[in-house]
Amino acid sequence: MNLKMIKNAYRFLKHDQWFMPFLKKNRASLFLIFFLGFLTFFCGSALMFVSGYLISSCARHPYNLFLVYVPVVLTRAFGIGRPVFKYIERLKSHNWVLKTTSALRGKLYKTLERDGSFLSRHFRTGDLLDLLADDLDHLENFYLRTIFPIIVAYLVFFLLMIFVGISNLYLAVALFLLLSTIIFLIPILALPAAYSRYSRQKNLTQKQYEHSTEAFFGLRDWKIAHREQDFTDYNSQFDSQAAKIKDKNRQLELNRNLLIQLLFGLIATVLLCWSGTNLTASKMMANYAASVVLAFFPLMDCFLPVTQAALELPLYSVSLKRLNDLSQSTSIKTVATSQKQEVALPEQIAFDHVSFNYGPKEQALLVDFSLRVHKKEKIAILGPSGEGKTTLLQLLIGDLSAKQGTISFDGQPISERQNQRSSWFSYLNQSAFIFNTTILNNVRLGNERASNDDVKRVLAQVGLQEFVSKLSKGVDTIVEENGSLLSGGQRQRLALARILLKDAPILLLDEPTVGLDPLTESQLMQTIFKTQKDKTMFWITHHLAGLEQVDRIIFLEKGKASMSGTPQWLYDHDPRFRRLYDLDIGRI
Ligand SMILES: Nc1ncnc2c1ncn2[C@@H]1O[C@H](COP(=O)(O)OP(=O)(O)OP(=O)(O)O)[C@@H](O)[C@H]1O
Repeated sequence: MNLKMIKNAYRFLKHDQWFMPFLKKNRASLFLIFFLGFLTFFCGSALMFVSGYLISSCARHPYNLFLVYVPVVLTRAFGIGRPVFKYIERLKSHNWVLKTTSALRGKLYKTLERDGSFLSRHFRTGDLLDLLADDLDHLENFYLRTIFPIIVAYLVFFLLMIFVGISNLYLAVALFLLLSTIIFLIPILALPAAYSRYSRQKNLTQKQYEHSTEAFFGLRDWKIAHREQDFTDYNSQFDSQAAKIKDKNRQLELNRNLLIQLLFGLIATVLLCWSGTNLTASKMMANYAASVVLAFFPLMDCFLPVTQAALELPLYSVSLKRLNDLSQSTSIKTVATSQKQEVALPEQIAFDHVSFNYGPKEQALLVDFSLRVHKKEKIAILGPSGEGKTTLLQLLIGDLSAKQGTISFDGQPISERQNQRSSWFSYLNQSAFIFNTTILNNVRLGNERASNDDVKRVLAQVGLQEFVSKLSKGVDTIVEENGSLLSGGQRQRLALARILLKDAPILLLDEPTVGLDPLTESQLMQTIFKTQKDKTMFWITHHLAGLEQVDRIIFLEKGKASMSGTPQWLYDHDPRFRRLYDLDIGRI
């Protein structure tokens, strides 16, 4: 299991597309940081060694001051060298980290911005918040607190073993066994427990993020239901669970530190015994007895972080995996940039024998589904809830891929046209998002290059001109968070104005009038049909009123189009449709 974990860590490192490129690019300064780290410990150890020698030789009243002159100078040199090297090393490593972090944050935000819609479908909100809040910090620490200290510690260990091995083989073997226990054995043995503790903690944090997000989104409902206290209790239960895990971690950490301190004590005792028996043959040699033991103490600072670092490995490897997953999943979609390209209306959009389900155990939503939609055709998609209507649109956009069959524009599979997808489609669902900015900016999202006059034109087309003209600041009025200044119908109209400005050839409507009163619903749909007559349109709806305006209706049921035809044809020939239609418009 431990070997597998180490292998996993190695694989992550190898495939790390976040820090690794920066590491490679700044190889020279990294080596300098390692070298400075080594020099710091060397000076610390040498300082103690020379000081020990100096104290011992002064205690024996040297007959000539020059006998201790060189150690005095060396003490001063190492004493100054240690903080100086440490300072430069800190300066260099922090500079490196700040530069890298800034570049990484830029990269992360660009990734999220570019593939926002894709990410929101594939990552839960808790995951995304976690990604933003923690993962990059973890990755920074992974190198600063794990990889770099381990490299410096192993470098010091390697050189120490060579040096001691040359001086005395038995001592080298004893030191090797004890130090190896500290820097290899304990970290490896502690890994499984660290992984399981971490995964519990991580699950808890993620749940907390998810629940907090949900709870906050539903804040109004908690209040309406007079369940404010439940809301508080709901969130505080996570705090108490987190506190328990933290306490357990602290206890384990204390025990581990005690064991390591005991081992260091044992090393000091071994050194003391060895120097007591081997360095007392002459008075001159005895000067070194204390030095050897003292020289070892500063090295404890070098080896201690290795165990700690290894215990943090699970924390970092999960973050590293998620960031790399993010890079990979978005790199598939990277081509789907938001850059607007001029695209011509396809003559034909074809679904050919498409089958789809979300997972092997999930119900098949499309089964050998075929459909041909011609240029400027308006298609209404009806069907019971959960039959896969929205999924059908997601397949068309390319957010999902068919398990079998193809979806193509003029014979070319949509997967090959993903680089143009933002130019092909406009999308309006039941709750268009309105940003907390001006009306002008909200509409201009459709086309950043549009002039103020263009914005006013589309606002007039969607019937918002009068409303906007009555606002004291007109189009410069800020609509508050998620457009709370606007009614539901006005929000949908504003989103429609955005779509008109975008002027993409294919319009996808996913129940855009849900929650609107019948009059507003009918007006909005009238506006859409009037302004979008030159576009190809897919309209998912549960309401049959207004359907006469579409060219064709398909009824999606059990993975197939169970009814299909013009509204008039279906009304005349399909009793089920006639009944549904009459029910919907209140005729029966
Ligand atoms: N990402 C997903 N992973 C697994 N199942 C999903 C996912 N998204 C949707 N589903 C499931 O697929 C089924 C079809 O969902 P879809 O939203 O396409 O239906 P719909 O016909 O548009 O429903 P409605 O009319 O209620 O909006 C539902 O049962 C839904 O739970």
